[in-house]
Amino acid sequence: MDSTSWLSASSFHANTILVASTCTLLPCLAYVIFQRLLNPLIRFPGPTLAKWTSYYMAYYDIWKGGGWIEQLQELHQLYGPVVRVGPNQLHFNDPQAYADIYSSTSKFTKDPDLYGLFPADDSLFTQTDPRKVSARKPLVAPFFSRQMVLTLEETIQSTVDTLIRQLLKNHSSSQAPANLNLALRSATFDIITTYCFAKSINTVSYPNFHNDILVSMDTMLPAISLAKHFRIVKLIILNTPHWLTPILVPSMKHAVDQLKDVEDMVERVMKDSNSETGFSHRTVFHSLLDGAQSGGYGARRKTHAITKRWLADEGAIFRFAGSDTGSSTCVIGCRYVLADGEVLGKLVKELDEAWPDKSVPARFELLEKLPYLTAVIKESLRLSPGVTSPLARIVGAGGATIAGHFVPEGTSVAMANSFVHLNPDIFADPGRFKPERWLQPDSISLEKHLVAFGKGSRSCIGTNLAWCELYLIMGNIFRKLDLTPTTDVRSPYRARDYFVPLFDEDILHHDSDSRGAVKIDVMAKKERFEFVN
Ligand code: HEM
Repeated sequence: MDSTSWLSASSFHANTILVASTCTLLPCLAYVIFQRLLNPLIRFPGPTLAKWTSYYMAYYDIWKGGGWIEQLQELHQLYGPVVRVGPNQLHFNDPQAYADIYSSTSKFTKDPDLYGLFPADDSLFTQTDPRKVSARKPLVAPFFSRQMVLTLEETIQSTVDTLIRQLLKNHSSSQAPANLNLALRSATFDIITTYCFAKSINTVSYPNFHNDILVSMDTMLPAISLAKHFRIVKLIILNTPHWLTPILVPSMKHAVDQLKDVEDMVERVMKDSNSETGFSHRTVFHSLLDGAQSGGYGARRKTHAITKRWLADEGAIFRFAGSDTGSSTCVIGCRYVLADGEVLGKLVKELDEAWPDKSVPARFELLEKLPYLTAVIKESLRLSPGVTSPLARIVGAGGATIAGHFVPEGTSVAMANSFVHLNPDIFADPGRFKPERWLQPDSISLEKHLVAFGKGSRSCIGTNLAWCELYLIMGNIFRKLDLTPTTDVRSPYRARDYFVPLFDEDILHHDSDSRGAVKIDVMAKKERFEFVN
């Protein structure tokens, strides 16, 4: 190479390097300037790293195994009631902020960065577009109305009966103690499956309540945190053929079978929505199609097509949203009731008196009138993390004032339910399980702060079903069984935040189970008025 061509080659390389570095550095510089000088969130305090990258949160979600909610508590202690927890995210710890963010008139929408992680893009739960939500909700809601719950109450009762029978048959004090957590998870899983799909998998009848479907669901939960920060995980989940997943991750086999089962059901119902052959009652899919075909949905609003994907996504979400949320409420409730002899005594007395003949099922409508049972359930909802994660919303056009702070349009804002439930200004001595707090003359003022089901236009659609199952499960357990804990029910417990809770096994003191347990010995309750010759 002569010297002229060498010079021109080297200056070409220098130019290329210059252009490449400029192309890389300029956007970085622009990002730095924006974050340091122009980002309107700059005035909100928070950890430096969180202002720069959402991987700050990822560290706690993934590396600290569902530890984000715990970190949020520390952050609020350090920085006060509003913390900038990400480049575009604020988290609040102020009851007024909760009211502002989740009010029914709020124009905030669900944050796609959070809800986009669920591999069910077509469900109501994951919808962020308000037009689609208002078209979809009237189709989903009737199946979970109070009237429908009362109509299908027997299907819930029959699972509760099986739960009680299994506990009595296999876990009396001479037998192995029951894992109450697994028992209740199986029950709520069966209830939602039978209620929605009119067929039971009967996991509650499995020996020791051990079944691979629940184990499979546990395997999936940490993937929620991964998918939240790395969308590729969701793409992999969605695009891996059903037959390949169990080969790659054997413990996922049963979760995949469940998804396939829902898809098969959808296909059958779509082929003939008038036929109920093979189902014990009309399923949620029949109900959705009835609504859609009567013109209330796509036909009128033309927002969305009636597809197999839509129905399958709704089905998958109902099962996810409607099982562990209820069981964690019951398991935490049972734990606290068993830990306090006075609470247990009052609850049992009320149930014995209101329901003298326990061989005849007590209806939901009777149980919901019992003040102490109701107070126990409210306290269980307050202290149990049914949904643990902060439910992120995007501030609408023009920005908004949240708890006195102006927050610009497009900001992601949230306040996790537990920050309301554990606020000492609302609930005195908030860590204590005290049903009596709901029975005072001024208790009505507390009701608006019970936010376990969320608030506003995107609050829980399964609330009626949830209340019914909570009454039937808690009522039947404490009316029919004498439970003796064989583990320390007063010890603290940790719930990892994977949107829904995953109880930490060590803290609940158990040995070999996959998830936290309250181990109990079970006895049939002796009748107080039993006459013995
Ligand atoms: C104790 C039990 C339950 C608790 C604590 C609970 C809690 C919640 C909460 C906090 C939300 C709001 C989530 C958000 O903003 O992203 C929610 C939404 C939802 N829940 Fe529940 N839930 C329970 C039971 C159920 C049941 C039994 C179903 C029945 C299928 C259900 C179905 C749903 C659905 C579909 C949504 C989404 C609603 C929407 O996006 O508009 N939940 N639930």
